[in-house]
Amino acid sequence: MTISELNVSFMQYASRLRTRVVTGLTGLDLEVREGEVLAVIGASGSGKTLLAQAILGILPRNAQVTGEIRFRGERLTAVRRRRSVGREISYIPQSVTNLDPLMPVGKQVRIGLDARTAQQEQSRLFARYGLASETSRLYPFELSGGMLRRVLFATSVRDGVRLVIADEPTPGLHAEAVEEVLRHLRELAADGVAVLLITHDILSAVSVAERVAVMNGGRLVTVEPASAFTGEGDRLSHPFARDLWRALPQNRFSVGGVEWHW
Ligand SMILES: Nc1ncnc2c1ncn2[C@@H]1O[C@H](COP(=O)(O)OP(=O)(O)OP(=O)(O)O)[C@@H](O)[C@H]1O
Ligand code: NI
Repeated sequence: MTISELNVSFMQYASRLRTRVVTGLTGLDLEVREGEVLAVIGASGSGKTLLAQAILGILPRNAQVTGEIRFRGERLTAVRRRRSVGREISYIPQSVTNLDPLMPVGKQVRIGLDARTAQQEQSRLFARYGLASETSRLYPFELSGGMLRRVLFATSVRDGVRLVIADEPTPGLHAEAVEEVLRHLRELAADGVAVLLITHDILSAVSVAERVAVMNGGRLVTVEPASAFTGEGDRLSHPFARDLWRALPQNRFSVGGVEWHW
């Protein structure tokens, strides 16, 4: 998927007679290649979720978009999106509240599947994401955070998927469950899927991605190879990325300039 010159702005009513334009994303160019995990990091409000929403065509109603998004050689138009989202393009939302609290999880995984093969496909997905078959009958409130995350994967990732967008899939999970989510994303990439991982967690980003895109104030500041986030960050090409890296508590460097909200 290739994004060129993507701009998102919002019309807001400043008063009864005046509107003003609030900028969301500015001049964003980005490519996510098949077979790679590309992580997008940046402080709260830097535009990460807007990027995901723009690709998926689910921006807030007051948003105005310009620019071009191409997916597998074709322009990602509204028509193409209707065909692709939920099939070739899958979205793993940030919140498990996207699951229906009143429906057993197995039934939720079968939504959108061909009725004749749904049961079989569900078994395959449950096996892939390490869910016991008994789990099928349970309701979301009966599952742990890590299990819910696996169910979200099973409901989002379908056969034939080419692009996966995961928006903050790990907050609130303990270390082992985080590892598991990252491992699933890596496996998808190994299967040739393009994976876009949005996260606050720079260490997760660096551990799972080939490349790390750094956003600030609605702009893409730099795209760095994950391997450059090492030592004192001398291999990072952009000073903003270097400052972020050095500001991590683990790295114990004192820096000025960048304020990083976790
Ligand atoms: N409907 C809207 N109207 C006006 N501004 C909006 C709207 N939706 C988002 N914004 C603004 O766009 C900016 C980027 O928001 P976005 O949700 O992409 O941030 P983010 O990087 O995902 O942050 P977080 O890490 O907290 O999820 C924010 O400043 C936000 O206030
Ligand atoms: Ni967000």
